[in-house]
Amino acid sequence: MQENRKQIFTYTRHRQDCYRFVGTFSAVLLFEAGVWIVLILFLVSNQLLKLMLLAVIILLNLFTVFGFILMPLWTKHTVTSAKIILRYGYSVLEIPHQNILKAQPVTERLLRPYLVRMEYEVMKQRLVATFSAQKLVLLQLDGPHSFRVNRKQLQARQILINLDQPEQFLAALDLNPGLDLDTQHSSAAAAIPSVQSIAVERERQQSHQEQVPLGSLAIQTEGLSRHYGDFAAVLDVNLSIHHGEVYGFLGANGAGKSTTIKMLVGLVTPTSGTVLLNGHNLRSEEKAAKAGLGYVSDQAMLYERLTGREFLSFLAHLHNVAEPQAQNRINHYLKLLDLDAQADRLCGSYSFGMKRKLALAGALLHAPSIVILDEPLNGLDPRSARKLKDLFLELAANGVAVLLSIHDLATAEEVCQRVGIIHHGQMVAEGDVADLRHRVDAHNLEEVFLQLTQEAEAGA
Ligand SMILES: Nc1ncnc2c1ncn2[C@@H]1O[C@H](COP(=O)(O)OP(=O)(O)OP(=O)(O)O)[C@@H](O)[C@H]1O
Repeated sequence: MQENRKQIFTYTRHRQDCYRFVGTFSAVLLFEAGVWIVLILFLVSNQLLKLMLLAVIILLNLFTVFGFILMPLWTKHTVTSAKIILRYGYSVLEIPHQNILKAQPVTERLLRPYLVRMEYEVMKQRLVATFSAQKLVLLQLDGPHSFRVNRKQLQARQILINLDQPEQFLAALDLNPGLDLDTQHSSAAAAIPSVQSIAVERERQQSHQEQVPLGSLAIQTEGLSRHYGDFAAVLDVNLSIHHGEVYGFLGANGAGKSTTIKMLVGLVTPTSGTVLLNGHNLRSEEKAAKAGLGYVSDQAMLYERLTGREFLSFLAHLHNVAEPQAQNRINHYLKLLDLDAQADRLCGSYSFGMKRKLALAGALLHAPSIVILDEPLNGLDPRSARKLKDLFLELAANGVAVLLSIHDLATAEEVCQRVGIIHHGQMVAEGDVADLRHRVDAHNLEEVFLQLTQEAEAGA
């Protein structure tokens, strides 16, 4: 990569359209200013006050036209060797290359093409910085990132921009080795973790009920690694998880569990290594690999303005689950997870635990054959935790591969057939809980965990 590289990209193609909009808006403003001026001239007798009011009116209008409405015309995006600097109007966003998962040209009908400032779409966690529906490029980030826009701190996973030369822009980003410039339409898939497989599901129609034999390989990774700069968050992880087992992924805070899981579901691009889901390579056969996947992140994302039932119906519809079956499953999970009494309340009013249970129900509606859950029992009351543990065992008994990242070792010991312990990004042990206990002569999983991580620490 060249040092101090700097390429500038603009958007000028559809300024004519924007000028038309600005012209109309300015005419309205001028008319409004004229009315005020006439009123001031006739109604205010004090000369000094008259002059001051006129000055205020004129300055306000000039500021609105030149400082606000015309600002988006100065769109300028700069790609340096380390980051992208997006400028749209007053807003400037800086995004390091490693935080960009995908960049792709997209076509879509924008609700409000001529924006005067960056807009935030809550449902998609998307920032829209466009003044035309032409030449759109969607940047998909590797998770929610915080940006200060319009004096607010917003969490965005996607950014939509206009560019005169999207191909050159994508080529400039391509210099980053970790970047995935997949031009297939898959960006929406990762927009919200709990519904991350939706876009591919929709295209796949009903075929997701792929039959998988009990004991066959569900998740397989080889040499899976993710670096952030020089730091190895995950290093050379090899996993083999089978249909019909509950697998516990254990590790201290910052050990690399979430990063590994995000790589397994396609939300973070590995620096190296491969992921196979149901035998399909996640990178080269993304749709097939994600087809049977259900995932809930450690921070359940819901559409807060939908009721619980509407949210589940919406997901079932996106997954193309046939209507009577969808309603049956929705009712089943609402009841199972003690959410039926609150099903018609807005998700935004749900407690943390209720949101997590609803996100889990959403991830199970399309009957996935692989279920990946990041810390699923966090924040749940004992009764709900019990129900979920039973549910995991039932899913496994029905041939589903269940991967849980989990901190509570007693729970891991209770529900997981096998566990993997990750420490500073590397797997330090993996196997049957009884075997691991026997291997280090420990009484329980807690002792196994403490002993093995201590040994790894000492050997580091
Ligand atoms: N986007 C990022 N940029 C830089 N470092 C990161 C990024 N994401 C994760 N890391 C680092 O990678 C390491 C592993 O993080 P990860 O979130 O996978 O840990 P974890 O095992 O899930 O921890 P916890 O149990 O606390 O959730 C941490 O040191 C974290 O700071």
